[in-house]
Amino acid sequence: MAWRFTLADTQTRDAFEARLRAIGAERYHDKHPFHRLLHDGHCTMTQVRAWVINRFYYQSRIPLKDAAFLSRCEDVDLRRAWRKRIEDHDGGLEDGGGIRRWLKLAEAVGLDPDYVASTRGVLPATRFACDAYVRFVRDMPMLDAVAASLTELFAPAIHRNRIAGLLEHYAFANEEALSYFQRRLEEAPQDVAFGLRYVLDHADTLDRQDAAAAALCFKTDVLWAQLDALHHAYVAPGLVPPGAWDGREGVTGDLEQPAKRVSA
Ligand SMILES: O=C(O)c1cc(C(=O)O)c2c(n1)C(=O)C(=O)c1cc(C(=O)O)[nH]c1-2
Repeated sequence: MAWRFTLADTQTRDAFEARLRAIGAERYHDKHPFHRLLHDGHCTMTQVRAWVINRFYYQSRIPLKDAAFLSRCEDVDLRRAWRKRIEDHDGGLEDGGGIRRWLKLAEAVGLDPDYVASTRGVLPATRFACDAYVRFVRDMPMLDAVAASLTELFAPAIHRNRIAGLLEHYAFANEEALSYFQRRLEEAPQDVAFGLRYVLDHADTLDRQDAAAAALCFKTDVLWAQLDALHHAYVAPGLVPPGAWDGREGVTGDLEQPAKRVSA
């Protein structure tokens, strides 16, 4: 009667997928107040720049976590599928990839890209959260590592909202500045379709399903904690931790540049 035990204790594939999607509906960082401010045009340029500086750190850790994943992956088919993620972010010498596109955004908001790339001034909590993600992927079972990447199921919607919101509300926003997000709209669905299939195939016991769901929750925490830190330092109460960006270093554009488009 072992099959009975399995059926009773493991969610069906569809129910398990619905459980994963419900985690995003409840916990994804599109619901964070900082994102609402940003996308609705209520951020000052200092707040936009703080987001660009801190979020660069997340971007810069993504290829490191994918390299950590590959370094422990014995399956050649999985490695072949996964290595695209590093190529997407690093790109080739000529054209670069996502990291170079993020630095285009940095320039557009009036920041020296070398300052942003130096990662000086990144909030301590941003660093802790992103480094925790790299360690998680390095140390946890492969299933958990893949499941953690499934926040990308929810990313295309936030990227679309961001493109529309920034274009509508901010003078700096144009096609080149936002090319990072435009490109992610093509890249992320391929990654996440592969990742979701892998997780649904490999989470074949209730324990594994629970572990995969916990990994996805962990990742939503990694994202949420970064925005909490940003909000605390640069929105309210406005307590910038020692050593973090002071609102001036690396600024090349007009300090007073209005965040909002001035209507004619
Ligand atoms: O703008 C966003 O809200 C957002 C979220 C996420 C995410 O959900 O982790 C990623 C990205 N963007 C992104 O651009 C990206 O390359 C990316 C890679 C990964 C990952 O876990 O492997 N997440 C994300």
